[in-house]
Amino acid sequence: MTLITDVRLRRILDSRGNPTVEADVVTESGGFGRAAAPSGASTGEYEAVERPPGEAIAAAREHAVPRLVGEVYAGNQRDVDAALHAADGTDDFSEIGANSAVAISMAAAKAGADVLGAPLFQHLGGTFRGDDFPIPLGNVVGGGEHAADATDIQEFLAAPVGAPSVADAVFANAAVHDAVADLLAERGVPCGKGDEGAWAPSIDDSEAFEIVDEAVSLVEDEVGFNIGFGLDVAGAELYDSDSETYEYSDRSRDTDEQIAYIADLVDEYDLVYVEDPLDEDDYDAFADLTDEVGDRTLICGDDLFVTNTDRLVEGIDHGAANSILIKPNQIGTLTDAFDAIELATRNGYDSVVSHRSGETEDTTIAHLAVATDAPFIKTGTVGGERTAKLNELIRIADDAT
Ligand SMILES: O=C(O)[C@@H](CO)OP(=O)(O)O
Ligand SMILES: [Mg+2]
Repeated sequence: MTLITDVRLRRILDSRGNPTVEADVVTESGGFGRAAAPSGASTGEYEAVERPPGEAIAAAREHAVPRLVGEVYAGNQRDVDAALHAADGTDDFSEIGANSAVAISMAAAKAGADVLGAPLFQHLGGTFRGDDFPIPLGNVVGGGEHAADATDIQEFLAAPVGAPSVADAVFANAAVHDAVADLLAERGVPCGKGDEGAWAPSIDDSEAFEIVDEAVSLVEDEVGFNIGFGLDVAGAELYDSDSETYEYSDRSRDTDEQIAYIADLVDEYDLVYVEDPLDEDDYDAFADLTDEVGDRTLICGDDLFVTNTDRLVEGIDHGAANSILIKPNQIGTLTDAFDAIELATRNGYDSVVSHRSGETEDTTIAHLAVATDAPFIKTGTVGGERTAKLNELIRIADDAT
């Protein structure tokens, strides 16, 4: 019933106005799945390769489609993804493009779910899935590679860890986003938004800390549950490998100073989450920081691990972190993303399923987070391509209870 009978690929727009790959997968019994690849701006050096969409589509039509149509069942995700790897023949999807691969992989999962008449999270997670829901981390102020002339730290994230439900958490993050706008206006700071819909004011990081801290407290008082906050430092973007320093607008820090700076921030602001505090090649520095503060906050590897089990094994050996960011397009297939989550869970690492700065209306990551019992999902706060996932989470929770 789930035998794949057609795979169609096209270019569509992403949220930055760039082209990206969309895939449709059709099965013998009429099952249908559609999915689109997201795209990063602060990409990790070790990510699977995103090819220009036109090239990725042409290569996937030539190499992958013939291995799927009439050959593979959409209901068997591991077979679909093995066929994609075989069609590509490289270690990093540089032949068919990780963008074509991930779009086909996710579309096939949706087609498989469609045939079964099951929601995607149920198809992926199975009947023995737990009944926890991920806490959304909401980007409320940002800069780095996501906005010009804004903060050095890429993302200041609201983390409503005490929210009684997904819906409460989603609305709390939106309220923090709103409170930040009011506080910026009070200070007479004009600002627009960055790629993910976070405010991108021209202020330094220390002012951003003050404002986000205050916004979080205001909303906490309103909603009556605990809201923490966290960061995506995107350390690899700040790191200058020639001088071996982290370059901030107002100063540089060597690696020891960077570790001490982040550790101080964790204590000063009770940070619950710190992503990529250090360079993507520096497992040892990650390990030193995790040693220091890993008992009271999540140290999450994004560019460090790139959703790759080989890199995660190395991280586990080093004690480099206690959390991993999961981005299916960093590795190219849902099977690879699942394997990374499983390995992380077995080793006591929390998984944080994540969007990219360039997104579409695709909601697969909401289902992936629920299916795998991921404790967190990072998928923005406002903006249609972000609320697509957040609203899907609310619907999933509503349907599941
Ligand atoms: O660094 C990140 O975590 C992501 C998403 O927030 O950004 P990008 O997609 O640009 O890599
Ligand atoms: Mg990141």
